[in-house]
Amino acid sequence: MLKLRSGRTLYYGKGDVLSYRTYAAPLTVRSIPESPYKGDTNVIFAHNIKFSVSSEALLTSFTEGDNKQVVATDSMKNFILRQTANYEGCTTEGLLAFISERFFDRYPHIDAIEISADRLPFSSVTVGEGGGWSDSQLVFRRSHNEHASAALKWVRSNAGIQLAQHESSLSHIQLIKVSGSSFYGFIRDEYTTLPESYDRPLFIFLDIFWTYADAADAFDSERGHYVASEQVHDIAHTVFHKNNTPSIQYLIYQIGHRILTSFPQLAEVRFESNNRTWETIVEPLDPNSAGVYTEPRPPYGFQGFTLSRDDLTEGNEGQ
Ligand SMILES: O=c1[nH]c(=O)c2[nH]c(=O)[nH]c2[nH]1
Repeated sequence: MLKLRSGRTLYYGKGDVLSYRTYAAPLTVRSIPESPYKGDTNVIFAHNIKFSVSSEALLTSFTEGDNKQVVATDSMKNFILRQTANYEGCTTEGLLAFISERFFDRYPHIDAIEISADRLPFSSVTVGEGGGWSDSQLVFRRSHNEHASAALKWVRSNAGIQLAQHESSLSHIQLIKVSGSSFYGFIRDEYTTLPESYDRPLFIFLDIFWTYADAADAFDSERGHYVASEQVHDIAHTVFHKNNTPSIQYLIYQIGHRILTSFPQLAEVRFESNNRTWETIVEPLDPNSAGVYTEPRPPYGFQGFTLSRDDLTEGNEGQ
């Protein structure tokens, strides 16, 4: 969280600012072999935004109840919503950078801003027209599948306003692979009750985070290096589909390796995964025959891993 030069932590802001912008600029991305995704019309460009500020000038608002330098969080909400109309770009990261820049301009006593947003995904519905099928550009359905997010931290210093931290992400991916995953060879001792599995129905929850070498590539898609979350999930789908995996640990490493290989503009990719492997009730006799499974019981295992470009050097090849 936001810390002052004095080392004190002090911040306030507004969360759950729901912003449904229509007709943002369309996004076009360079395509990659793992994904048919080419871009987004951005007819609906909707976000749930969280915004907070910090400043030495705000200290007395906490210690003395002095509101002279306080921008009401209600005004912050209005600022975010109204400035969203003025944004001419087409990426979540760009929108957050735009709002931050405008806020620093308007309120020069603010030293630091932390801003993040979850994209609220809407996908166009398919409609029959003129004897064929097309994507409606008027009717959209709210999706409750995975969603993209971004988070930025800015600090004002004598040198100007600097980006202190940035991360883009895709959260709440839930994927099941019904066959082609195993987990065996782990330590067997007096605490082991889990049987070895040579073909398990692997259900994973997955969050993927990525950082650009130059954040300008996230803010401005015209530079030609924007990484769309749709491309990231298509890489995850492809790697999960193609590879037989001995563990979630190795699966996320392979996904990360492929993401960094496909996108040289990224410095780092990070994972948080959760094991929700279905519990087997009726074992299938062979991979394509009937099996019956049920929800696993808690507690659930999890994994975390960060890959940087050093992981792509010789000897670290993924598959
Ligand atoms: O992919 C897995 N990794 C583990 O470390 C683990 N541990 C466990 O009980 N099941 C699994 N699965």
